[in-house]
Amino acid sequence: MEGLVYPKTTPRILFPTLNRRPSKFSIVRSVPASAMDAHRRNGVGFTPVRAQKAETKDGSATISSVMEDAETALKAKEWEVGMLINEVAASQGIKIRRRPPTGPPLHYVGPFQFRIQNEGNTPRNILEEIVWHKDVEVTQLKQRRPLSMLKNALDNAPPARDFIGALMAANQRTGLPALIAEVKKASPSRGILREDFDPVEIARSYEKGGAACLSILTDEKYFKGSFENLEAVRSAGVKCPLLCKEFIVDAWQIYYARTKGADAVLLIAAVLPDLDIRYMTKICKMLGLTALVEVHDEREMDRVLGIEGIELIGINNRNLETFEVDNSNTKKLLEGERGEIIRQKNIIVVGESGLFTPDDIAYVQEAGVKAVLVGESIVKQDDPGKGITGLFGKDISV
Ligand SMILES: O=P(O)(O)OC[C@@H](O)[C@@H](O)c1c[nH]c2ccccc12
Repeated sequence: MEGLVYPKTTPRILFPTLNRRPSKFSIVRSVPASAMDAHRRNGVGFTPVRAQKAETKDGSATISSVMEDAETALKAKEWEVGMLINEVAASQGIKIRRRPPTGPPLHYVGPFQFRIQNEGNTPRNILEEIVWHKDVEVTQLKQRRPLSMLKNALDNAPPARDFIGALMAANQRTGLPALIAEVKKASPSRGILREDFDPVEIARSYEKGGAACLSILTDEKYFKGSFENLEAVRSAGVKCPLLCKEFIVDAWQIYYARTKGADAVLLIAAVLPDLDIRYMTKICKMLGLTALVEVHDEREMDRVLGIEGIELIGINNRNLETFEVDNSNTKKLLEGERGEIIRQKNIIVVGESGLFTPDDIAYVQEAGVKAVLVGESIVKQDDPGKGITGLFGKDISV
């Protein structure tokens, strides 16, 4: 079970950019014939420098070349689907494009080994850059460990624990928003937050300081995190349930997170169209994982409130496109009818990012959150656990 079911045909009209003249492309290597066929069928007009198919003497293709062809055709399809996702997403007000609009980015090494000289293939902001990079990264990871190979690891993974239960229990125990404490070494907006970074030591300190759950960054390139960190914290015996903080663009990543011991995963509404969120939350349920669905504006909140089965919503006070932090975002998104629907549906809301002081915590609590997700202000402290006491203005571990 892999990927989403999208329409099988990719109407040509959706991809005007694909119909550019060959002069727009400078082909640096040969393109497999099947990719060419698949692409031509969909109206792509470029001419390969050399396009040849491995053939036996009697003219029939060899088995391995047929298999290679099938694989290449599948890749061609995947890229087209990726482009279609851009269209679907845009219709839902999502500004982030899942993939470069005219084809693979320059550094991509795949079936279309040609370069497209086109400035439209430059990401418009950091979130878009991260997502494009993630798409390539996941494609490569998936090739090495297809879903069928993850099955064993899934069976042997430590059991998923109740993330929401832990938040509710902490909220009831302290009367304050439950804390999801983030194990985060760096971020694109802040650079390195902590040089002497020992994820297990930080996790233990957070647990001692009264955190209900932990968030472990797994993105390597932009946040200097890793799946090894997630696995290490889980196998060190830390009791707090763990959120795998990753940019999920493919359902495969959810299975992978589970094999590494995650209890929850993040789904970002600024990146994922409704269909993805629906499908991915179902996969989470099937695996016993909690989905934390992150929104950062009214439109995203309304989209997510329209999806059945959402139990946990995070409101990010940091705009991931501009990095601007504004705590009043949490208040704004919980006012009026939206707040009503959230209460009726019994959805737990998490206030995310830019929280530094007891006043900040009181402000988002007043706005209606039952939990907060905090990284920078506590991870920077010599003793991150004591940092929690500073953040709440009291010891919340007792
Ligand atoms: O370090 P801060 O400002 O306390 O923020 C933590 C967390 O909210 C932030 O890291 C975050 C929120 N959503 C994300 C999505 C991806 C990566 C990171 C994030």
